[in-house]
Amino acid sequence: MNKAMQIQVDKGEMLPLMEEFYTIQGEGYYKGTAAYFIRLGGCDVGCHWCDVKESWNADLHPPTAAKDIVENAEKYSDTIVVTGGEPLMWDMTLLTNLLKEKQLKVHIETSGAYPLTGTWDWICLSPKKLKLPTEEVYAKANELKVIIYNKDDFRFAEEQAAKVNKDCILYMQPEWSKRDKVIPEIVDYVMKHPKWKVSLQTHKYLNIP
Ligand SMILES: C[S@@+](CC[C@H](N)C(=O)[O-])C[C@H]1O[C@@H](n2cnc3c(N)ncnc32)[C@H](O)[C@@H]1O
Ligand SMILES: Nc1nc2[nH]cc(C(=O)O)c2c(=O)[nH]1
Ligand code: SF4
Ligand SMILES: [Mg+2]
Repeated sequence: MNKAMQIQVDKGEMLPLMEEFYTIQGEGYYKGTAAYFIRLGGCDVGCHWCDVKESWNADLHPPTAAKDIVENAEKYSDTIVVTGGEPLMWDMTLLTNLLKEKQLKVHIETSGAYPLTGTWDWICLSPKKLKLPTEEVYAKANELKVIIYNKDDFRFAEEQAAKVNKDCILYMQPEWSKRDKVIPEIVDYVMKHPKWKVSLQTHKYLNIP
């Protein structure tokens, strides 16, 4: 990347765009709601079960002007989900300001491992043991979505639930490859601890992006 472009990336004027698509939010509180997804490249958290490993290397995804991303996105939906990769690796201030100027509802999917930038209508925090969230994102998260891969993830889920704000909605979501094993365990856990809700990756059952 040349120096001029690097400066624009540092300011959030350009962002490594991996893909964008209009679909149905498959997970969490807004499951079932049509939304336009903006997937940004770059993540160094390293979840071994990550379902978008192609996103990790930001250099593989072309720096794209935030203004152009927004002008395109507004044609599709009034709800925009920014995901990745880890979107908070980048300065989200300009992107979210431009989306809000168009009166769009702006949601984020994040591990919370980087400083919280941008103005959000909905923050989905999906914390990871390998790189824990910042204090600020625990205070501002609207939903906590813990991925359950093994038994220790129930302990981790409770530890993370103790850190979020009191209005935060709590979800356990099965790791996709382990779903047959962990779904019965999650069902049992949620019935015993009803402050939790189940979240499924419903888009994968619907065969949509
Ligand atoms: C690909 S991540 C991108 C956003 C951000 N890096 C994060 O992890 O929240 C989007 C969502 O998918 C979840 N996810 C990723 N791989 C998964 C898998 N194999 N099974 C279930 N959920 C998964 C993440 O925990 C996160 O909630
Ligand atoms: N339909 C659909 N819903 C989603 N919710 C969160 C996703 C993500 O990868 O961030 C996702 C995704 O990739 N597709
Ligand atoms: S933090 Fe998100 S994008 Fe990064 S590896 Fe984990 S699930 Fe994948
Ligand atoms: Mg996904």
